[in-house]
Amino acid sequence: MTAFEEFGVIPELAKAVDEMEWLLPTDVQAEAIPLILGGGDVLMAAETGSGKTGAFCLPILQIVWETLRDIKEGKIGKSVASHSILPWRMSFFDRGNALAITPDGLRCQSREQREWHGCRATTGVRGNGRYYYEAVVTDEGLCRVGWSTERSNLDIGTDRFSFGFGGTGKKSNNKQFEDYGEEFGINDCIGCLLDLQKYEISFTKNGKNLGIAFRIQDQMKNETFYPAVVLKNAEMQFNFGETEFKHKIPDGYIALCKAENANVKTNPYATQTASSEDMKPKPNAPQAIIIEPSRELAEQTFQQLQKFKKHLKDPTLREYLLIGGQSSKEQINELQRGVDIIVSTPGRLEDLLTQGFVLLTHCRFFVLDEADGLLKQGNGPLIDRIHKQIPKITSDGRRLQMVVCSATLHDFEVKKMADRLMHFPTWVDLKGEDAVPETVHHCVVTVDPQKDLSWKNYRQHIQTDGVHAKDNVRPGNNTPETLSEAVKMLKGDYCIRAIREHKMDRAIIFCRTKLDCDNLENYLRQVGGNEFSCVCLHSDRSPNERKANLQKFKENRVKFLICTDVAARGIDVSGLPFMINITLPDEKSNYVHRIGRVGRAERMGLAISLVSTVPEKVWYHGQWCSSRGKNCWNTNLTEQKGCCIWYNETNYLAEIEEHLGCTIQQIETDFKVPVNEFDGKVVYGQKRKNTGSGYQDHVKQLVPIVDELAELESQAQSIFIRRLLL
Ligand SMILES: Nc1ncnc2c1ncn2[C@@H]1O[C@H](COP(=O)(O)OP(=O)(O)OP(=O)(O)O)[C@@H](O)[C@H]1O
Repeated sequence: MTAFEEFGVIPELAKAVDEMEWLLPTDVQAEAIPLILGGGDVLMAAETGSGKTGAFCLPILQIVWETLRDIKEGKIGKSVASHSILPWRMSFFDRGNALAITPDGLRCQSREQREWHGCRATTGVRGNGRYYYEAVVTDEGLCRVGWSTERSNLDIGTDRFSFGFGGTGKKSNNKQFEDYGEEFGINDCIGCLLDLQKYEISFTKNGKNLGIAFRIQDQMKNETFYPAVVLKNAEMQFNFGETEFKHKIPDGYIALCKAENANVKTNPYATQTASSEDMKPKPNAPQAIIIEPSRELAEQTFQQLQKFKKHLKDPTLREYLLIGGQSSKEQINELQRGVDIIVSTPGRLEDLLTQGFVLLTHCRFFVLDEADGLLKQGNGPLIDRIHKQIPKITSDGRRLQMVVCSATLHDFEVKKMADRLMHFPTWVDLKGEDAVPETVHHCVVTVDPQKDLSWKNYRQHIQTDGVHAKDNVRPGNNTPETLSEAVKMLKGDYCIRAIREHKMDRAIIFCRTKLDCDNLENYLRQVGGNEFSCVCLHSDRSPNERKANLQKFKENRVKFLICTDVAARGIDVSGLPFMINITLPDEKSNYVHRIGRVGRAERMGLAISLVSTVPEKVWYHGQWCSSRGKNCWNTNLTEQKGCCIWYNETNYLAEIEEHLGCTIQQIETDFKVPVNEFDGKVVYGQKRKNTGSGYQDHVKQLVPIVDELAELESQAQSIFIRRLLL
């Protein structure tokens, strides 16, 4: 058995994982996989590069594939067929949308805390019999149970047509709540009695008869009465008599399931969709939707799914990448051919949902990867809209599961969204607030144009962004504009110094704007040619170019990837040793994501940030900029309706340090990283020598601890035996 199988992963997936040389689950995988397999909603906050993608892809693939297999083998169809032969169940269809029912139809649960959600049985009785069923409270919460007619709403006891008995010791009909019997709660068994000879309804609690609760009015005597329940954050288990009751049936009553056929009626709302055909998803109705904030990330997650599913044969599981920048016609055709898991960017998904080309009827996993990033992009309302359209319980009675993850999940907006949409989520949060992996060495180099005057003598320098084109900038005048321009020139030079000092042959370089990326790309090519081979990744490049550039970098065909924050999150380049921040991000969580491109999968990485000591005047094209930056030369500040701001990196650095609770190490402009600082054994891009990560290393590391535990156990047992003998 592989380590992954021990966490509940099926052998087909475990084999694929093993072939990828993932011998042990990472911490976040070990926590999250069983939770997701167990049906829970999960908020996964773990540092960059810790394997979150696998933590949600593996269990989702497993459940989706097992469902497909059950459909194929007719198991799901069969359970529905038998459902119609055994009529006494709580109905999957005549119920509130936040109420879940187990596949056997005998346990109802609602985790909604603010509203009541109710459900009626598939079958009811009329005529002149006397009937009994039991309902046991199986979890804390509020519940009301009893009898309801077809004319009643699902909130029993709140209209004239239903009769309920609640845990607070009240009976209710037509919104009249009156004291009755006694309170009940977890583990109590409520017997519900319907006497259609005397037209009376009564209840028992743990076998004790609580007396007549209601007398049924004459005008309702021809109605059919169905078992019914309404729950608020509670759970109840039903027994209609197919298994032994907990308590003796009161004299003169019979179990509901023994009702004479002539007196039994099927609930018209319970059968409308209960055919095995409905259990089969339409081809364009996926079981899982994974939303990613960028095309690149969507593509990466999609590729990971493909690798994992390698040994999942028969039935074939179909994953589909649905991203912008591609022909929707082709996408629609592909969707019609059939899809089980969609990995998507938000905009294109919503487009196709609105037009009905993606159906959400069978969606049981809703995953938001890099959730804080998605919300910061303004996708909150879109996520709410999509979530609203997904049935909260699937046609086979399973509850929608939501998985939300990021390395920086501790964000107020994420918490608000989780409160709104998620169902008792479990936090998998191994290190608390945003943490930087131990494998990332991050440091800053200050760029001080008043101290380092080399910019005054540059013969060749990087093309700057043109913000100061109309300013009187020249060496010697020391105006804020001149110093700002000098910083931009110095940063180009420092980037080259960093590359040379660390003999970087692979690095990701972050710039603030697309223009800065283009300028740096030109500069590196100009200075180094092949020595500094590089490509750009930002939103002004065509989707095809973006894809090709990332691929070139991943395949080591170019040394440097120059990008905006579009690549800050999630992009996984195996064993990437170096990362340079030409400018710090103004959003502190993006610092964590950017530096997290290195130090992944236990490989060591070095992240260097250039931080200016003086303010830099930079482009800031807001909504007001009609050209959105293209050919815009409005260098006024935003407060004067312009497109520039003064960017104060020293402040941003302080904010980042406060957020991370540490002082980031400063190194000199020679870019030398003190070897003793990082134990001198580190080779960036490689695993640390002194830590084992394979299964065998892990076992070796555990041996002394297990020995000590065994010794302690034997001591404890000896003490126990000695005491026993005394
Ligand atoms: N159990 C494992 N054993 C070995 N390598 C693993 C394991 N799980 C994941 N990896 C590798 O670790 C790297 C990072 O994984 P992944 O991209 O899922 O990280 P992440 O937590 O999503 O990071 P980010 O927050 O940056 O998105 C990948 O290259 C992946 O192949």
